Amino acid sequence: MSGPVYVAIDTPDMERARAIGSAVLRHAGGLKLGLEFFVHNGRRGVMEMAELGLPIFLDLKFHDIPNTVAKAIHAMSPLVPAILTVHAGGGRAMMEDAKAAAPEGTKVVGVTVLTSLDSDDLAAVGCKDDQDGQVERLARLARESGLDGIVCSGREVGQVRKWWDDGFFVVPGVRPEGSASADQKRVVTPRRAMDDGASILVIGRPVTQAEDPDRALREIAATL
Ligand SMILES: O=C(O)c1cc(=O)[nH]c(=O)n1[C@@H]1O[C@H](COP(=O)(O)O)[C@@H](O)[C@H]1O
Repeated sequence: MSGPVYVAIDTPDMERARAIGSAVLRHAGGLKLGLEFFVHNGRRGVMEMAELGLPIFLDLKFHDIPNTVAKAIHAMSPLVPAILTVHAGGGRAMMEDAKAAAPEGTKVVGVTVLTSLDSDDLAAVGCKDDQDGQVERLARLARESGLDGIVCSGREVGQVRKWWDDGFFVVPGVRPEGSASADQKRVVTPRRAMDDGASILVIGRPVTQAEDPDRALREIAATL
């Protein structure tokens, strides 16, 4: 294991997941398994990926009433992921109960504003703040609720790092110069995200869809 990049293994196909995981083994900091992978492959799939030996970030973005989220986290506890996610918009009680239900050694981080959203999208769901204001609000709530950190874009991580020294900040939506943003709207380069205070980066398609994923990862690492 090395470096701050968690590779997002966004595929339902176990064979492909294993192949990408094996390819990036030497230069990834960990593997991120999300809904697409989990819905198809479940706990058994997560355990199989963990056998590759890298830390696992289990990104199921829980967002429900406190009891349901706590029970779901309790049920996934035997997997002991290095990191798991809840939506900070689920509120204080949900985040407090999520943290209390998580195993020791698992970092619980709160997703603030998805990197696929911009100010217009926030306005459309009734949010009066822009993304900076909303990330700030949810980051403070996450900290007060006892979470280990947040997920935000590289555009906001610097502002939160200023007042949350020991926070664990996950930054997805990062793109090397010249690579396609696809559905991501608040994008920065890996270098900028790290310089501004990211703890880890989550990178999917720029690595997983490259002809040589390990090489793509090494090229990103060389910019950091
Ligand atoms: O929680 C996440 O990991 C996450 C939060 C967020 O705001 N935006 C975001 O893109 N992600 C995840 O980060 C990964 C980004 O993938 P790429 O856009 O392919 O690099 C995906 O697995 C997303 O689920």
